[in-house]
Amino acid sequence: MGQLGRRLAAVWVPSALALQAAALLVVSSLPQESGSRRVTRRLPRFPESGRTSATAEVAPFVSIRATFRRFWPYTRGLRRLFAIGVVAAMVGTACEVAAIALFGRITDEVLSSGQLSAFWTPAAAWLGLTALAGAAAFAGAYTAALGGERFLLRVRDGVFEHLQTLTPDYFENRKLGDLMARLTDDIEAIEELVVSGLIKLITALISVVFFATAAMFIRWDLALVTFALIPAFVLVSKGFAGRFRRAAARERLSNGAMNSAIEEALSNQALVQAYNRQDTEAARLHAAGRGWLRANLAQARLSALYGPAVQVIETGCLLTIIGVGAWEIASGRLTLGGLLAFAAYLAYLYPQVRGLGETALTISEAAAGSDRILEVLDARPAVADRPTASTEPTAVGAAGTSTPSGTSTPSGAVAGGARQVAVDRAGGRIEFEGVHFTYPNRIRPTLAGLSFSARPGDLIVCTGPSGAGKSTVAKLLLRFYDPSVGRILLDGVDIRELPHHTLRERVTLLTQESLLFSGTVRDNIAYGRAGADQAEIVRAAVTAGAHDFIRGLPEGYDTPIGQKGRLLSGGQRQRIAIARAVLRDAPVLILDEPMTGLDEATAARIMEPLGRLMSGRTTILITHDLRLVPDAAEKVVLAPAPATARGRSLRLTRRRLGTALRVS
Ligand SMILES: Nc1ncnc2c1ncn2[C@@H]1O[C@H](COP(=O)(O)OP(=O)(O)OP(=O)(O)O)[C@@H](O)[C@H]1O
Repeated sequence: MGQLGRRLAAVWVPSALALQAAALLVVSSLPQESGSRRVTRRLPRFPESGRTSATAEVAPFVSIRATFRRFWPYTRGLRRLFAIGVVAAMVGTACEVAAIALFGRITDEVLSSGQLSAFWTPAAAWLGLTALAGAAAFAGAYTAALGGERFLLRVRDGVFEHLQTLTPDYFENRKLGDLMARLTDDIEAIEELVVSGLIKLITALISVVFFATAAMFIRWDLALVTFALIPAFVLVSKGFAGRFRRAAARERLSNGAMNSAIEEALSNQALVQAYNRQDTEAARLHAAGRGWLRANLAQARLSALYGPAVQVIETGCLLTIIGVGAWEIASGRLTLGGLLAFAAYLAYLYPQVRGLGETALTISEAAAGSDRILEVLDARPAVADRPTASTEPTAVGAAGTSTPSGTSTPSGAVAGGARQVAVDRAGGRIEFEGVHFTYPNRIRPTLAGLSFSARPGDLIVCTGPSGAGKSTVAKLLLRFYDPSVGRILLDGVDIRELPHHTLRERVTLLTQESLLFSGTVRDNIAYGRAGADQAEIVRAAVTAGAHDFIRGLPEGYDTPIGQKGRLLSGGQRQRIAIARAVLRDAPVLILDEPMTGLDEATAARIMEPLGRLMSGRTTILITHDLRLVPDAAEKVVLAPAPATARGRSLRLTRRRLGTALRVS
C-alpha cells in the first residue's frame, strides 16, 4: 500500500463511521416512518358507509393560498406564540451548527493529536449548547402546541357556530356522522395546514439555510456539488403533492361515510335489534370500512413510493461526499475533522430538505380536510335574516311581560311603524296570506294559497291526510323556509322582517317526538329559558302535570334521563317537553302531533296540561287525529298536492266547523 493508500485507509474508517452515523440520521427520518405514521394515525379512526355513499362527493378543491387567507384571521392573538416557536427553532439550529463545529475541532485538535488538555473547553461548550438546544426545543414545542390547540378550539367553535345558523334542510340532506367527522378530524387538518405546517416549513427553511451556510463555510465547492441534487427533492415532492391531496380527499370522504354508518347504526340500535338486522349493519360497516381501507392503502402506497425515491437521491449525495471527500483528504486539501463536520452538516441538512418536501405533502393532505370544512363554512342558510331585520329591536324580555301562567294581553292591531309593539311579548296574532310553498329540491308545491288567521287564545287545528303539508306549516312559521309566494304575519309584521332570534322567542314548537337531551330532568326543563331558577322549573313542571312523577324518580329533578330521555316513558317525556314549553312562555304555540305514540288514556291525561299551556296563547295544533280535539275548534284542512304542478291546483280547503275556540 502506498502513502496515498495508507492515508486513504486512515481517513476512510472514521469517515465511513461518521458517514454511517450521518446516513443513519437520514434514514431515521425516511418516509417509511412518515408513511407508517400516516397509517397508524388513522387506523383507530372510524371506517365508510354504503347506505348512500353514492351521493357523497369529494369537497371542491380550494387553493392552499385561499385556504390560508380564510383561516389566518383565526390566528389573531396567537401569532406571538408561533413567533416564539420559530425563534426557539432558530436557537436550536444555531446550537446544533455550533456543536458540529466543536465536533470537528475535537476531531482535529484532540483525537488526531491525542492531546486531552484541548478536550475540556470544547466539551464543556458542547454540553452547554446541548442544554440550550434542549431548552429551546421545549419552549418551541410547547408554544407551538399551545398556539395550535387554541387555534383549533377557535376554528371548531367558529365552524360549529356557523353550522347552527344553517336551517334544518341542510342537516336533512346530510349525514350526521359525516358532519361529525368534519368537526373533529377535518378541523385538525386545518391546524396542520395553517399552524403546524407553517411552523414546520419555516423552521425547516431556517435549518436548511443554517446547515447549508455552515457546509459552505467549510468547503463551498464541495457543498455546491452536493447541493446540486437538492432540486431533485423539490421535483419529487412536487410530483407527489397532487396525488397525496387526491388520495387524502378520498380518505376523508370514506372516513365521513364510515362515521355515518356507525352513527346511524348505533342511534337506531332498538330498530336494528328488533328487526334482527345486526348482520346487515355489520356488513354495511364492513363495506364502509373496506372503502376506507382502500383509501388508506392508496395513501400508504404513495408514502412507500415517496420514501425510496428520496432515498435514492440522498444516497447519491452521500456517495458524492464520500468519494470527493476521500479524494480531498488524500490530496491534503481537507482535514479529517473538516470532512466529518462537513458530512455531519449534510447529514442534518438533508433531513431538513426532506422535511420541507414532506411538509409540502402534509399540507397537501391537510388541504383535503380543510376543503371539507370550507364547504361547510360556505353553506348558506335557506333563510337568512334580512339586513333590515338586524335593526329590529330584539329585547324580548325587556318589552315582554311574561308570566309562567301564560296569561297575555293581545297587542291589538299593529302594523308598519309600530314595529316596537310588534315584537312585544304580549302579541301572538298570526296570519297566513295566500302562502304557496315548494321545497327546494321538489317540483310539486306542498302548499298553495294557504290563508288563515289566529288571535291570541285561538286554537287552530291544522289537519289533513299524511303528506298534505301540516308540518310544513310549522316550518314556515318558524322560518326554516320562506314561502315562495304570499306572506306570514306575526302581530301584523311579515316574519321575514323579524330577526330569527326574535321570531323564535315568540314561537314554541312541541313536536311529536319529544326532543330531549341526555342530562337531568332539571336540565331539560330549564332548556326552555336560560337562567330559570328552581322555583320556576317546579312551577312549570306542576303546570305540565309532571311534578308528581318527577318527585317519584330516584333523584327527583336531578335524575338523569338517558340519551334522548330514553329512560322515561313516552308520556313522561312529553310532560317534560310541555314543562319546557311552559317555561319558555312564548305567545305562539305549535303542537305537532303531540299525542303520537301515546295510548288514549295517556293522551287524554296530557290534554289537561296541554290545555293549561295553550291558555292565552295562539295555538296551532297539527294533527290528523281529531278524537281529542274540541268540536268547536277552528280547523284548517289541508289537501295533498295533485300529481302535477301544472295549473297550481293544489288546494287548501278551509272549513270553519265552528267558532274559534278560546281556551281559557
Ligand atoms: N325537507 C323536505 N324536503 C323535501 N320535501 C319535503 C321535506 N319535508 C317534507 N317534504 C314533503 O312535503 C310534503 C309535506 O310534508 P309534511 O311533513 O308537511 O306533511 P304532513 O302533512 O305533516 O305529513 P304527516 O301527517 O305524515 O306528518 C310531503 O310530500 C313530504 O314528502
